[in-house]
Amino acid sequence: MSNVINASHLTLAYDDGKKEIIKNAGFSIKKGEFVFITGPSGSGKSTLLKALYGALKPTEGNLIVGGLDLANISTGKLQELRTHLGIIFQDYKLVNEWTVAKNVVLPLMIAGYSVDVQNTQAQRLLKHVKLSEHADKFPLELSGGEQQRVGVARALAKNPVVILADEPTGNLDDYSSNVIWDLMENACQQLETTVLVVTHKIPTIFSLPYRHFIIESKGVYEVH
Ligand SMILES: Nc1ncnc2c1ncn2[C@@H]1O[C@H](COP(=O)(O)OP(=O)(O)OP(=O)(O)O)[C@@H](O)[C@H]1O
Repeated sequence: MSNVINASHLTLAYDDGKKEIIKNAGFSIKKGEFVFITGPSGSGKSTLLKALYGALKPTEGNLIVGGLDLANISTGKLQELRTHLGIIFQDYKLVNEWTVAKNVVLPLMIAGYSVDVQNTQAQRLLKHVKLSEHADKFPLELSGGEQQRVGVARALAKNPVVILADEPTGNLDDYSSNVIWDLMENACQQLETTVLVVTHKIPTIFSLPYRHFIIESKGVYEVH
């Protein structure tokens, strides 16, 4: 199976390269693999995800996602790549002035899908995250767990090739956490979506085979 992500000699840093967070890392991830990334606080887990969605350019080495090298990518190509990524943030990043349904279909709006398609997809996705009755509410009228389920529905809206999730169930109740793990497992199993999840703890209810990377002392290591 082909690699969806490939990193070689990857160095990530802040402050114009002066503050190195990850140094000389190398790893490959294939289509349809589910990967958990753990590591101590401040070790660079979110930094690696940022690099994977092109918000932080590698200082050295190569980082190839979907065949594009993020070390040398044009703004246009990066925007195109992002349409194939589903990103889930710990703090949801919803548009609070928009309804739940409109938040969910944001990727479809950007891609120019018709209003009919958007409406059908909003209903389907909100059913999946068990929020059908909240379609016309605004994010701040929902609980944290419900808001994150909106974030997950939005990330899944365009059947992304890769899902990147940063602590998706960080402070959520068991019900919302289970809905979210279920959806990510289903995407991985049924659609062969590649999923990378930063988490402090791998959920005990997780039922698929997975890979486990640890970030520590600037390195990215796989646990076997
Ligand atoms: N924009 C930035 N500029 C400079 N340093 C940063 C920036 N963002 C993060 N850092 C630093 O990079 C290091 C890694 O941060 P990162 O958020 O990737 O860690 P993490 O492993 O995700 O931590 P946590 O588990 O606590 O969320 C930390 O020392 C952090 O302070």
